[in-house]
Amino acid sequence: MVHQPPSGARDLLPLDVAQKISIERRLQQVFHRWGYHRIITSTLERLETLMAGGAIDRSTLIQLQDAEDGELGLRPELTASIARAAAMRMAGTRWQPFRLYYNANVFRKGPDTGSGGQQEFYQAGVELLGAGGTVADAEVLLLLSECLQSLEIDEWHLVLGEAGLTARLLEPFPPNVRQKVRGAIANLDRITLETLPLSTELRERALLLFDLRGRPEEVLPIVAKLDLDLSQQSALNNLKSAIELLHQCQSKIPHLKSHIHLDLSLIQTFDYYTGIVFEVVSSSKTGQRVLGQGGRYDQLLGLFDPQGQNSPGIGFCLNIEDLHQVLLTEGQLPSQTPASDWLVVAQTPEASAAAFAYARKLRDSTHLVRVEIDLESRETEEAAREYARDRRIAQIAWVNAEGLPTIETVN
Ligand SMILES: N[C@@H](Cc1c[nH]c[nH+]1)C(=O)O
Repeated sequence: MVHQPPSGARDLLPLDVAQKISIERRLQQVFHRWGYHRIITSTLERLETLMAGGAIDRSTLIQLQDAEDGELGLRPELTASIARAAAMRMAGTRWQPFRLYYNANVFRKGPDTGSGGQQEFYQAGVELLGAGGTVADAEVLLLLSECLQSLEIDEWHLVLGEAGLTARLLEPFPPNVRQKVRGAIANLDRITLETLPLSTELRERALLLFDLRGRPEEVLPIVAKLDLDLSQQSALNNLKSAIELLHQCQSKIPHLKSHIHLDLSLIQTFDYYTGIVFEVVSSSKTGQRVLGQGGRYDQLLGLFDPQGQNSPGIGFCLNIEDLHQVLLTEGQLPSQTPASDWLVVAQTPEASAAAFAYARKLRDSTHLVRVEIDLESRETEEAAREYARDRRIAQIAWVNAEGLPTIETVN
């Protein structure tokens, strides 16, 4: 019988893992430097948690049935789980805001989950909970650019939108066509907008919304000319302030590069966003790729809080597989797993215990020393040398029964 993994499942072999860890380590260092602490939440959640606030469509969830807990699902993302954990377990603690980061696998099914029907993905991201306003928005966006900088990804831009403003600009459309207008704008489908059954006024509005993307200095004046009510005006002002602060920071932090594209038709997969939303898009040799996404969600924590008390939140995640692809084509990831530093060979069967003892001594160092024991009883010493050369092992320690080593440099 051949044991296949389930469709969409993927095993990561040691080189894949070494490459993945090299990405995650660099991100983790940035998260730590900004004062974020790691949170680990459950892979399994109740369906109602995963779908809270209309976060995700049930059809994209991998579901399980449990006799005691009812309907469960594998998490498709972490924001809802972290909001649940923070609202239920950390509420009332005095150290708000919470700066949390994660590095975890997520599961999604459906045609839009990427190549090869993949269902399991890895994400690293942050959630800044309990802080609203422009400075918190800017912190998260600057942290995001520092992550990309730490990975030495140069060719990328930030697509910035405002979920609240976009939703309100879509309000005049009758509910039965609103979703279609929204979808056509998000999918750059001008033809649908031109053929949908809309009044002349609404069609003009739809086409205007369609064009609300480009450089901030081009788009913002057009939006400002729209007939905006107070809440739309305040959403627009938030967006402007965030962009201004980002520009100011960039002029003070020279290595911080990010090209901002404003896109008021940017609509994210998850429905809990209430403020700025963004995507990081790479434009490297491999074509355009969404490397990460996020946004502000100021109504989500209240859904989980036992008293229904609301608290603002903002965060992003980086998609490890997409980063991996980009960095791989740019030759920026390890091409081999690390070699051992030492091969310890027992010269006779009686020397085995002495060889283990000597290997232990070598490993006992403040820096990492990789030591492997030769497990073969080889015919000749040359066979052991050959093994070491093949595996890029730097040195051999030949150990005799008295525990005395003879050191030989091979590579
Ligand atoms: N959880 C979102 C990203 C995000 C983090 N925080 C806010 N948004 C996603 O998987 O797309």
